[in-house]
Amino acid sequence: MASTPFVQCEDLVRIFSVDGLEVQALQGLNLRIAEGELVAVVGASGSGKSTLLTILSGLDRPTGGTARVAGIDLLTMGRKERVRFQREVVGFVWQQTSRNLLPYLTARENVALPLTLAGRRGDAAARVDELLELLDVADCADRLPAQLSGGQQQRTAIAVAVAGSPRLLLADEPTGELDEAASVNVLEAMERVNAELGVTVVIVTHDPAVSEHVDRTIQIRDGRTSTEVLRRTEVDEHGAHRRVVEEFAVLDRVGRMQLPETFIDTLELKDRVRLGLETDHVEVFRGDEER
Ligand SMILES: Nc1ncnc2c1ncn2[C@@H]1O[C@H](COP(=O)(O)OP(=O)(O)OP(=O)(O)O)[C@@H](O)[C@H]1O
Repeated sequence: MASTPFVQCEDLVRIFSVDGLEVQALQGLNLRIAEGELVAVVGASGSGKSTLLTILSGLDRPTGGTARVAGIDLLTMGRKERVRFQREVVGFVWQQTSRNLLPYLTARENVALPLTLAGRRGDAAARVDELLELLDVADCADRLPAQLSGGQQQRTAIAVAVAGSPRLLLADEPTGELDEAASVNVLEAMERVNAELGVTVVIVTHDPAVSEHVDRTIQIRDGRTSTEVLRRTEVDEHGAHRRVVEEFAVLDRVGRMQLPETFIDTLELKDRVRLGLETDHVEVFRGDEER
């Protein structure tokens, strides 16, 4: 990965104060995403996924740490810069299908709106048709959102979100209200947008099935990135394609890391583990095992 990642969070902290009580939604989160990646952020309810996304979208400001997108410092950016950031750098798709589209405009008019607002009326028609085609909703172009299925609404919402050519597309549970078949269509649409428009995509979800559609799955636990699963395709010497799945963990600055839950469960690791240092790797044994 390049030395300055496209999305970079270091020790990111977000504390909410509610009635004098503090809630630590993010507790020192580390995250690096390269331009052009398609990434899923998964985690249980309350783990801090939405908080992270609202910070990356410029809607919320972190309490501490570092957060940068496309070289822009999200902690220090001023009001004007924030407006420009939201208009030009990021696009957003929400879980609630009704929140993404204006109900009294057709699908085509919804997609055209960001272009008209940006003063790009000239090339709008061709771009709108191209996006409706890419998102597989060209046949619904003249329908109102209420006349579309949930999946068609979400795919139209993706077209709206990328109409202004953002560099980063953020999606918060975009398949949360959809059945399995419609979810797959929406995730495939995300893959096309990523591959064909080159937009970096971050999908936040509690649904582990999303992992099948992305290059990298980042797991958040208690407001921290814990483990990552990287999927890539390798071609062997006979030209055969093979899916390779690798697990990674974030090692923080003081050397702490979190083992994947599956590793802990499989070996029944608990309380205390025994470590061994080898020349090129570290071994982890059950603490009660004899040497
Ligand atoms: N505006 C807020 N005020 C106070 N607490 C908040 C606020 N937003 C989030 N929190 C708290 O921060 C923590 C993380 O919330 P967040 O919504 O980021 O989690 P999540 O992983 O997206 O959960 P879900 O999958 O349920 O949406 C939770 O404990 C939540 O109650």
